[in-house]
Amino acid sequence: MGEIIKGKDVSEKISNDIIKEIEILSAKNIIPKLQIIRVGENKDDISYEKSIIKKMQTLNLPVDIKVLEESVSQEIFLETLKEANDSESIHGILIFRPLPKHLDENIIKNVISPEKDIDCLNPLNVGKTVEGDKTGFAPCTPSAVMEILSYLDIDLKGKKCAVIGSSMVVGKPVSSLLLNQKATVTVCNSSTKNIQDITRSSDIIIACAGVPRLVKKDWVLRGAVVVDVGINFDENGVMCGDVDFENVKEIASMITPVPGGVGGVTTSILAKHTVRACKQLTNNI
Ligand SMILES: Nc1nc(=O)c2c([nH]1)NC[C@@H]1CN(c3ccc(C(=O)N[C@@H](CCC(=O)O)C(=O)O)cc3)C=[N+]21
Repeated sequence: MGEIIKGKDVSEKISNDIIKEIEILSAKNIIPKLQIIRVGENKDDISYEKSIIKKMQTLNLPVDIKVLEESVSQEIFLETLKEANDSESIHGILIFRPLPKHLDENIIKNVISPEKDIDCLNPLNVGKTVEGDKTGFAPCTPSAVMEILSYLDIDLKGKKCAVIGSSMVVGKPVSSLLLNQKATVTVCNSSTKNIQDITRSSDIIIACAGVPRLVKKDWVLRGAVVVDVGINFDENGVMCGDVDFENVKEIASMITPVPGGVGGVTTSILAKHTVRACKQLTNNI
């Protein structure tokens, strides 16, 4: 059976560094602060929000949450966002996605201040992620995947990676981050033919398709590393990932569970990004 990688162990390491940085800043009377903007009552958003509140409490990092009605107008949404952009006490802004259809993300992504955009909504940060420019912010979930691989001491150079899913939130950015570490990356989407042939010859599988238990045992090379980014609820309402965990864990050398895997690391990265945004904005780098 493969080793089950607990997100908690990875998070602890990140948290220790963050606590020290927050102490240094608070000695200068600087308090890093996160602004969350949530529209409506989406289950995924609320699950993330709860994890964030819990994590930030342990780190002593204040969070302000603005909840807007599902029917909020574009005008009111932009007003709320600009307030956060202009606020001196706010250093990081997280807008939960996806947004309701009537809100125009193409406008919103260009309004959020790139310096405060700690989850990579603004095209400037998307570009910096592709370039590997460390002054930008890659999205938190793909960054969490990289943090886990680094914690496991995996040298990505020359490794074959299969990324299952090509969203702007996970698949595309994680592919860039892997490529920047000289991995050989194949990005799959729902039109990919013979996906098993690709995954079965991969050293590392990143599952981020949003399909419950999509990745089966016979998709996986014996000894592969499997990182499960999926957050789904199955037909019985049970939280599960994109990997058929119970069976795949018999084949993989290392595997992350859901819950208890990538999700918890994502919230730590969110804190890490907020602290870095604060340092960059206040010239404390
Ligand atoms: N701009 C944006 N970025 C996101 O990263 C984003 C988003 N919008 N919208 C919502 C989804 C959902 N999401 C989660 C992340 C961690 C947990 C998490 O920590 N889950 C715990 C379990 C929580 C529980 O048991 O309820 C775990 O996996 O161990 C959950 C959900 C990020 N999302």
